[in-house]
Amino acid sequence: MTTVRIGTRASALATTQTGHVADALTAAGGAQIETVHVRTDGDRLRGSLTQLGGTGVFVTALRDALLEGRCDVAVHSLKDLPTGAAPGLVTAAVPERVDPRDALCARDDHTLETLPQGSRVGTGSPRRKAQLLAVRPDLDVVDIRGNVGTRLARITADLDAVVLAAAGLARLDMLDAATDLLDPAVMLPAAGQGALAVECRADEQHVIPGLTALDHLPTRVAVAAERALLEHLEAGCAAPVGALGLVDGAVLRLDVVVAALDGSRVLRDHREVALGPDPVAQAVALGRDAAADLLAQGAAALAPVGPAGRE
Ligand SMILES: NCc1[nH]cc(CCC(=O)O)c1CC(=O)O
Repeated sequence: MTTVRIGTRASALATTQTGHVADALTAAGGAQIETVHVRTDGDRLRGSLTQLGGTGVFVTALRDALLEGRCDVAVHSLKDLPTGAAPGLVTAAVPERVDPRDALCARDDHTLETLPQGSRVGTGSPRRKAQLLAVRPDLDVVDIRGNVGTRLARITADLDAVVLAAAGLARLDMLDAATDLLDPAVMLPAAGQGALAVECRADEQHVIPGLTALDHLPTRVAVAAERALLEHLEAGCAAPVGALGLVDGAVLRLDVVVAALDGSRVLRDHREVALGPDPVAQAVALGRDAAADLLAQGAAALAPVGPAGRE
């Protein structure tokens, strides 16, 4: 039987999502899976995410492991994956996305609406901070990081609430901690949130049993639009960005927000396209067009968060 080595970070979230992909690979291709643990700078360094240098801190070590032949497949959270190409590697599958929304986890069952004036809300994400302040300028948004368990523990310690991805909570079987699943009309998720990317060496995409069967085209199309948007905005705009694509029948819709970090200014875009025979190319064009319009509306002049100010 073929053995496929699957690389993963050691965190609970990473090992669970890798486990799901390993099970699906076994079911689809019958391969025997071996798990290889890979340590990344994102796990090693303890500073705030906004202070960690550059993008892709969780990704580089896994990619090195692939390129050096220490593993055959790597599973990434799509929202942690930098938008540029990775030479020698390919995203062989984008499995079906789970809930892309952000979740408020608050003490006393509070929702974003019922949180008392001046509540302390923890998040390390400029995107979440900006959108929280846009609807609740009274909140005291506190920069935090750490794994999901550490962040949740802050609710009973020194914070009134934290905001986390529903997908991460669900994968850890901790969705009970969510007291308000935030409507995308209020809080647009990060590009790719709730989706995974399964990467392998470019020449092995079609030889690893079951790999391409994991691909879910509607998810691939939606995240292609979100990531094209991000890529084109990044060229000229350092402000926080939220984006959500959704394939509904044969239509792709894309919602975008670009906000000043303090929530004082918010630019929005919504557009859709009827999908034809090359939906990924259409998605990329939709995202690029949205970015161009947002830049023309002044997205670049919104308060920047600096080059490292990423999710
Ligand atoms: N930024 C870290 C990160 N990267 C992926 C997830 C889980 C959600 C997902 O897969 O999109 C999280 C945690 C979070 O944002 O709460």
